[in-house]
Amino acid sequence: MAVQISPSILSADFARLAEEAKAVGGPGGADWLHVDVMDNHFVPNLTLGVPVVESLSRATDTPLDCHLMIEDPDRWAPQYVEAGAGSVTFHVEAAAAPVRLAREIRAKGARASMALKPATPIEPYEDLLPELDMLLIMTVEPGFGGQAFLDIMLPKIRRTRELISKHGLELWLQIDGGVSASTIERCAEAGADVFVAGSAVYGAEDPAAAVRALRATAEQTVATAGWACAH
Ligand SMILES: O=C(CO)[C@@H](O)[C@H](O)COP(=O)(O)O
Ligand SMILES: [Fe+2]
Repeated sequence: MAVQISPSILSADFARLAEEAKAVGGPGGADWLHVDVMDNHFVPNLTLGVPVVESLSRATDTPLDCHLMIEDPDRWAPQYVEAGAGSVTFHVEAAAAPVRLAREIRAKGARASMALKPATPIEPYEDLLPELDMLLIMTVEPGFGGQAFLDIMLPKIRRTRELISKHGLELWLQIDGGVSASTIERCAEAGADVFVAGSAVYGAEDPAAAVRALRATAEQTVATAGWACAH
């Protein structure tokens, strides 16, 4: 599978969201636009909700990758599909019924994705992986952009890639937090194929060029990585 880049609008100018979305879109641009939804309960920060996602989905052709850092995703996640999200990620730590929720997201027509905070292990969820289109491994504590990449997550990324290969799944493996020109290589080498980058894209002078540079580095790494050669 090709490498995908999902710039996080958390680091964009919220007063100019449509323009900021366009700045990374178009041919050769971002594959997804990562939308961080925070409710000030699951994480100590507050961002945006369903109405903004609805407007954003009308303002850009880039599909929306909604990362829900909220309590009660069982109730809210389906509404993000209806608002136009192409992919909806809920946190397993917050979901009451993750399998039922993943099935509902898929049935409504979006890709279903589940996120793990840094301290949440992958092993208890091995049997649940076939229910998902993507797994998100957080490489910072969720809540804020611009934090330092947690190197200690690399073994978890490696183990997850092994599980995906072992079960022959099509599951995408997304990494979120501290992804930059200097960390993306380690993530790709460990087995990630979908990369969220906030400050590394929107903090750059030319966000579109930053997306292209991240993609080039990740593609080069994946092409030579052991996990990619295995299938
Ligand atoms: O979900 C989150 C933070 O909780 C992320 O999506 C951040 O927005 C990524 O920002 P950078 O670490 O790339 O600056
Ligand atoms: Fe995120």
